[in-house]
Amino acid sequence: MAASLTFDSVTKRYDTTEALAGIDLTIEAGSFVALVGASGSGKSTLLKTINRLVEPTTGRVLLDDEDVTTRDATAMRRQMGYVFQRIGLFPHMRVGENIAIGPRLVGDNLSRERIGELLELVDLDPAMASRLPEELSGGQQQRVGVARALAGDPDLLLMDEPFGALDPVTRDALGTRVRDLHDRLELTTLMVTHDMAEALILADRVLVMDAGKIVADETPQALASGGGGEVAQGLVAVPRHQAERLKELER
Ligand SMILES: Nc1ncnc2c1ncn2[C@@H]1O[C@H](COP(=O)(O)OP(=O)(O)OP(=O)(O)O)[C@@H](O)[C@H]1O
Repeated sequence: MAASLTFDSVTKRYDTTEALAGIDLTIEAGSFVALVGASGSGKSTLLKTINRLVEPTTGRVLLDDEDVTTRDATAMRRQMGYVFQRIGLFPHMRVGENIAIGPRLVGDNLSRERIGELLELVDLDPAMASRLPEELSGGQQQRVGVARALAGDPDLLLMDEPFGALDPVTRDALGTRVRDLHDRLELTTLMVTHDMAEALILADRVLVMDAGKIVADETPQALASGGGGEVAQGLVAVPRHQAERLKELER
């Protein structure tokens, strides 16, 4: 079952930097939310307050109405899958071991069948389980990163710029796959991305961050129709301009 999230006046300060400047937000169970914004606007910090890699300076984060700081960390992390910014596979472990690491840390051994199933979910051959990460392409490694995030049967999928290092064709294919898995596995998904086009195409709801605040909270349709204000429209202008240029070339 999907999980819901609530941010209640969350701030995070590092010395003089206000990484999060008061976040109030509810994310409904089952939604696919994209978090976009300029570099340094606070996207990763916000994501990390959910799995407690970052503790808020003030305020609370609730997962299914329970404060994440009062929950058992192991049980809670099982409920969440996390896809890292730079893949983050362990280089000396085989693909199968990389996928099974989360459950193993809490005493569960995944069967070879289950690892094969997870590889198939992300369109990889189960035989790849015995390879080392360096024997895979970047796109295949990132697919393994997604399979690993799904290994504990999470309710919540957190992704920090998951497709950033991939070529555009692989990026598009893996993005579509993840959206499909989100729907099939009934997840709640929160994805940080720099790419507004990706956010508009994959998400149900797009949050735009600027200087630690959420400055727009819109559907892709509303953003495409000009909503969300200046910062949001500045980001939407990029794919819009590209689409217009392509149209011109068709003539
Ligand atoms: N551990 C830290 N110590 C000090 N400052 C930090 C730390 N982590 C983040 N910051 C600062 O907090 C602000 C927000 O950082 P954050 O990583 O959340 O931004 P972001 O929007 O995810 O950026 P990017 O898109 O470049 O990944 C930045 O000014 C950053 O320098």
